[in-house]
Order: sequence, then structure tokens, then C-alpha cells
Amino acid sequence: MLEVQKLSMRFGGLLAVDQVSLDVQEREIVSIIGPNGAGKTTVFNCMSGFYKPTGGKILFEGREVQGKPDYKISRMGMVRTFQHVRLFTQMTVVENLLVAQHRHLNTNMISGLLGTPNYRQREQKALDRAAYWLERVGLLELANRDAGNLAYGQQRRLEIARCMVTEPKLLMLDEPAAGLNPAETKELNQLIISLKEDYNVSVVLIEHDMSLVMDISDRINVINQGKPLASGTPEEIRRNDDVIKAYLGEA
Ligand SMILES: Nc1ncnc2c1ncn2[C@@H]1O[C@H](COP(=O)(O)OP(=O)(O)OP(=O)(O)O)[C@@H](O)[C@H]1O
Repeated sequence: MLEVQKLSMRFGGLLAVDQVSLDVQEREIVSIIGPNGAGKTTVFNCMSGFYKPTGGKILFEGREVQGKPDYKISRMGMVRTFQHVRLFTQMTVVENLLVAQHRHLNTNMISGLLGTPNYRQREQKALDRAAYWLERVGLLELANRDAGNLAYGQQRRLEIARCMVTEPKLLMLDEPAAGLNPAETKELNQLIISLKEDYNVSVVLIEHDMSLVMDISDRINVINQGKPLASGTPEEIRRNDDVIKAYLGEA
């Protein structure tokens, strides 16, 4: 489904990502791990169209997407969350999910102004999807609260719901467990597995919480100082000497 081939990203004199390759198959959870500053988020930023990589290719369902604008990539079915939550804090919870769908579908403004039956039908569907995902992530009761007033863990769940209402094929999660308490992390663990098993979504995960990574990943890619260090199953990664050294070096 996704193939990243020899991706590189240079910022002036700094080669933040150096020939990183990885692939994601359908219904797979693939993690990217590595010490701080390893280049993980930069890989995500290239994949999601925030940066135009300086080298390499990114193929999504066989089509090259590197350098395409983010809205085009997300319309193809690749959507992401951010390391630091980015919601519309002054809007209500449900409005956040409606806006996400409008932006995604590029709804025609004229048909909106005229309120055509087709438009109304689409609006109803958007509302149904929003309600469905709010229920799914346990936020339905808070639908009319301002998103900015939610607790941090709730905001993180809303971010995932905001991605899911656009019915993605591939979901990219940037440190979704950061700042969550153990109970919330456990819920997140189950939610991510369910996205794969019940909704056929593939997931690429950047995460520092190793127990979460080891628990839910089908495969793991390790990068260190921008370079690929290892890839394999959680068991293979756990036993890999280079990986152990890189992490000990950080500690
Ligand atoms: N826009 C940018 N301009 C210049 N340098 C950047 C830019 N974005 C990232 N970098 C640098 O690229 C390197 C990799 O950063 P990146 O954020 O991808 O690492 P990371 O693995 O996601 O780290 P962390 O786990 O701390 O989030 C760092 O040295 C960072 O300072």
C-alpha cells in the first residue's frame, strides 16, 4: 500500500533523513522508532506532504506522492495526526469533525448556499459519521463542548476521530500516547488495534512508549541520526544489538 524508497531530507547542512526506506501493507501497523531527533517526524512530514523531500520516492497505492500538497495526499486516503494536538479549539467537538469532512470532500459552496437535496444528504451523512466516531472514541456526550476545553487525553482521541471521519486507508499517528496516563494509553492501544481489525485501516506510528510499540506493531523500523538502523518484528527489534546500543547511548 505504501512504499517509501530511499527517502532523504536535507535542511541546509543537516541531512535529517538519509535514505530511509519502509513499506506498509494493508491492515498492518508499522512503527517508526528512534532516539530524539532521529528524523521520525521529518519522515512523516515528507509522507504527508508538509515537506518536499530532497531525495527518494513515496508511493501510495502505486502512485508517487512525494512533493504533492498535503490536501491532495489526504484526499487519496493518507491522513495524519500531529505530535502537538492541532484542533480548532474555539469550535465544538462535533464541529471539528464536520470541518474535517468539508475540507476533505471539497464541498461545493454554491450547492451549500442553495441547500440542494444532494448537499443536505451529504451534510446528514457527515453528521452521522461524526456521531458514530464520537461514540466510538467515547466523546459523544461532549459533542457540544468547545474542543479546547477537553482534557488532553480526550483531545488526542478527538484528533483520531477527526482523521477517521474522512475514512482513510492509511492513518499516520505522531506520538499519540505522549502525555497520556496508563489507563488512557491502554484505551489507545485497543483503539489502534480496532482501527486495523474492524476498519481495515493501515497505521504508521511514531511513538516513544515502547510497551505500546512492542504490543501493537506488526513491524518496526528503527532510525538513528536520520539513517535506517534496523527493521523487523517486535521480537527481532527487541533482540537487535544495534538498536539496544542506540537506545543505551541516549539514556
Ligand atoms: N524545518 C526544519 N528545519 C531545520 N531542521 C529541522 C527541521 N525539521 C526538523 N529538523 C531537524 O531534523 C532533525 C530530525 O528531527 P525530527 O523532528 O524529524 O526528529 P524526531 O525523530 O521526530 O525527534 P523526536 O522524537 O524528538 O520528535 C533534528 O535535528 C531537527 O532539528
